[in-house]
This record gives sequence, structure tokens and C-alpha cells, in this order.
Amino acid sequence: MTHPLDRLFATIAARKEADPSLSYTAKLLAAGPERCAKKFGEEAVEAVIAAAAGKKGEVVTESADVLYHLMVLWAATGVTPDEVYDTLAAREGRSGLEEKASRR
Ligand SMILES: N=c1c2ncn([C@@H]3O[C@H](COP(=O)(O)OP(=O)(O)OP(=O)(O)O)[C@@H](O)[C@H]3O)c2ncn1[C@@H]1O[C@H](COP(=O)(O)O)[C@@H](O)[C@H]1O
Repeated sequence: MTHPLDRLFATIAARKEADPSLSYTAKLLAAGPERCAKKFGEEAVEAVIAAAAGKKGEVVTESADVLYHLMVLWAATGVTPDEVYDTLAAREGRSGLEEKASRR
């Protein structure tokens, strides 16, 4: 069974060919990467506000919005989930503190 995020990305990628009057994703993609980036930023801020207010339920729903808009941004900029997963895999097992120290 495919992961829900992979299924969502497949739907988003397929919307590149869809009619913007029939699909929100197609409308966003047709508006270009800058518009997609702005929407992602707005949704991220909404998640930040929910977290700062201690509203766990809203953190969950805003997180879903953030993930959707991040994937729209990947589609708009030609990034694939595998590229992101590979980057995460390459970091596996290396502490963030260790990586930070190596930059000093
Ligand atoms: N997961 C989502 C999803 N999450 C959030 N959104 C939309 O993202 C929008 C952002 O919220 P806002 O409050 O900022 O909306 P808004 O003010 O109307 O947006 P703007 O006019 O500013 O762009 C809302 O319209 C939400 O419905 C999503 N739209 C689509 N999906 C998925 O994408 C699939 C394809 O959707 P369509 O492309 O619309 O067919 C759907 O079946 C879902 O699986």
C-alpha cells in the first residue's frame, strides 16, 4: 500500500494537466512557484500560531494544510518526494548537534 503522502503527491502532480477552473491545485500550479511558495508560507505561519496558542487540534489540521502546500511547492519547482526522502536518508543517524558542530 502506498504512503498517503505519496498518493497525495501523485494527485498533485496529475493536476498539472488539469483545468484550473475545476481544481484548486491546478489553479495554484498555474499561478506559478512564487504563488505556491507564498501559500506554503501562509499555511506554515498558521501552524505556528496554532502551536503557540497550544491548540493541538488546530496544529493537526494546519499540519495537513502545510504538507499539502509543501507538496504543491515541490510540484511547482520540479522537486520529487524521492529527492527529499533521499536527502533525509543521507542524514539518518547523524545528530543535528553533530552536524551543527561540523559547520563551525
Ligand atoms: N489536501 C488538500 C488540501 N488541503 C488544503 N487545501 C485547500 O487549500 C486552500 C488553502 O486554504 P485558504 O484558507 O488559504 O484558502 P483560500 O483563501 O480559499 O485560498 P487562496 O484563494 O488564498 O488561494 C483551501 O481552499 C483548501 O481547500 C487542499 N486542497 C486539496 N487537497 C488535496 O488535493 C486533492 C486535489 O484537489 P483539487 O486540485 O482541488 O481537485 C484533494 O482531493 C485533496 O486530497
